[in-house]
Amino acid sequence: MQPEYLPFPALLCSVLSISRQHYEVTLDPGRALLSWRKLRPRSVKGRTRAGICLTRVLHRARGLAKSFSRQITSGSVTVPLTEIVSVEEAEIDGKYCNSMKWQHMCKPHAFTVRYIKRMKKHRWRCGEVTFWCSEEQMCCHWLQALNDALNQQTHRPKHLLVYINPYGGCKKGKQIYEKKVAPLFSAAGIAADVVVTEYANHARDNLYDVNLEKYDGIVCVGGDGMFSEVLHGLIGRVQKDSHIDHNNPSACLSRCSIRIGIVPAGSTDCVCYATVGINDPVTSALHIILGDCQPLDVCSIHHKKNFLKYSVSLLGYGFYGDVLKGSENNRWLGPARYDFSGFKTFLTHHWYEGTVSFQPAKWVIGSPRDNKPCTSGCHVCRQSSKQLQELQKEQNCRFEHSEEEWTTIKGKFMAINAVSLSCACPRSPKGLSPAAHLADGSADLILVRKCSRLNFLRHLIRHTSKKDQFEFPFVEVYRVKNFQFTPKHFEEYDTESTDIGNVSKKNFAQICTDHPSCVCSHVNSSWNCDGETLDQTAIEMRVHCRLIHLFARGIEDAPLTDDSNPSKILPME
Ligand SMILES: Nc1ncnc2c1ncn2[C@@H]1O[C@H](COP(=O)(O)OP(=O)(O)OP(=O)(O)O)[C@@H](O)[C@H]1O
Ligand SMILES: CCCCCCCCCCCCC/C=C/[C@@H](O)[C@H](CO)NC(=O)CCCCC
Ligand SMILES: [Ca+2]
Repeated sequence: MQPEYLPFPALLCSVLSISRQHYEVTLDPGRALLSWRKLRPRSVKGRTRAGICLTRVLHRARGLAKSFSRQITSGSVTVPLTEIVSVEEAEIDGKYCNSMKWQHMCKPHAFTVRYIKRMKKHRWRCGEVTFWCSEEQMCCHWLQALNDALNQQTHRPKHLLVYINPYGGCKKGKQIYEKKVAPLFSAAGIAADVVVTEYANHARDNLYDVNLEKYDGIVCVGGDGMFSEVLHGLIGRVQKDSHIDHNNPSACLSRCSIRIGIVPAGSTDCVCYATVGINDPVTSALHIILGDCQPLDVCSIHHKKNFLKYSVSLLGYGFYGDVLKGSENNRWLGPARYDFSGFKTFLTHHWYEGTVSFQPAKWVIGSPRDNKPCTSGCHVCRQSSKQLQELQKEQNCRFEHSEEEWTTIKGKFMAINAVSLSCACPRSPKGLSPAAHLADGSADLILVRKCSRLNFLRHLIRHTSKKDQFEFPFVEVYRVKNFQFTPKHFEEYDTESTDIGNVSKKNFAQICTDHPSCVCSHVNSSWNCDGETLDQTAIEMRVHCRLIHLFARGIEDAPLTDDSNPSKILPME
């Protein structure tokens, strides 16, 4: 039996069954929606078999479009086609058939649709519904129509290159990928070439050689450090291919169009958390499958004319630099190494002297304390980056340090943090700068001046609550396009010498003579760049607007509550 069509083309509407109940199922490719709603038993007059399209039903179906604007109506479910994960012929096992007393359907024909179910706190899960048809032809027709609709979503990846760090976080990267991610990829028809890394920087180096044209995306399974490796490999590769010298701090870097997916399996997972809203491998896998795309700002860090690193999360001197240094010998503790070192660093309560100079990001329409966090499809990011693009067109992509005013601040700091995204993570769900934007071309520069231990604790504690962590006289925050930092005890010796090691030794020797009571290693802190220590303390940083793209969509606002979850309304198999 052929399913019938409504007068307007391509709308498919049939009566199918879900768990022995009749449903009116509609595929509306025009509106890109699949919906199903329960039929009252008496509306299926005299006929009980699934797959019968009644004229009365079709008349009623014409009115369906009106209810499409609502995501879920009582007893009905509507799923956007963009949120369908996979469609496949259902595997009906004999036992199930018998137990469900469906023997009268001599040969059951069914297909299963998996789709995104929103849970609490931005977590996504896969909902599953099996539609039963009375005839093979109808089942084939539905499968064909749904697969055609999915194939039209050309932004979905088909072939991925996956790097797994088996030692990140709790050392469960491989297990997480195999158990939670690979089955979803395979159900969604995604082919994956998997590389389990054998040493640090394996993924980075591999990205310089690999044929990227083969892939629609790169996935890294690990933490921020592993993501940073992939980021360096990809940005480095793209600059090399476009003959751009990354040692030039003013270079206009080439954007990377291939997307990166992060399956969180690290200790902080800040990049994943701040771009998805949660560090959950299944949620990340689902964002990858749907082919989400989130542009992301990247900061480049140089010492004089030498490229040091890129950063996307935290570039922190003082407190976070010391926490990282202190954690390095305790890697065996896994994620707890940061808490242990954080506590120790807090107790030692060091401050550091130096000079910070920066240029404000004048094009941005937001500000760090406007209480407007970056959300999915962010208007602030869109508008700000557009304005920046216009500005760059005028300047012909030149990056002139001297053109605009620099603000210079000399002082004693507990911490200097530059973040180009909020840095939300499980330890701090709103992050170091809750209103920082993922793709506005700016970074928030947070200066925490020397203060009492108690005040510093009050500031830190605010990272774990909804209160404003900048509301202290010793904390300042600026939205910047770049900044430079020179530690006080570097200035006099920061010559053109190429032998940095000698400069540093000379530097510390001088300091110790000047301040016999001080301990050398405490004069300067070090920079924590996305979880890695930089070799240099005197640095300059610059934001590159939307340099990379992630398989993410930013943090969605107002997630649906559990009550509106389709699984609660529908009887699922
Ligand atoms: N096979 C490997 N052996 C040793 N180190 C590796 C290997 N693969 C990757 N690495 C390195 O391990 C470091 C830490 O990895 P990762 O970021 O995954 O975990 P983490 O440090 O526990 O988490 P986070 O960065 O979120 O705090 C990275 O800098 C990465 O370069
Ligand atoms: C009394 C309670 C006070 C609690 C205060 C908690 C404040 C936590 C803010 C956390 C900000 C993390 C920023 C992200 C940094 C990552 O690039 C980096 C690599 O993964 N992680 C760390 O450096 C790890 C940094 C860990 C810091 C503890
Ligand atoms: Ca930004």
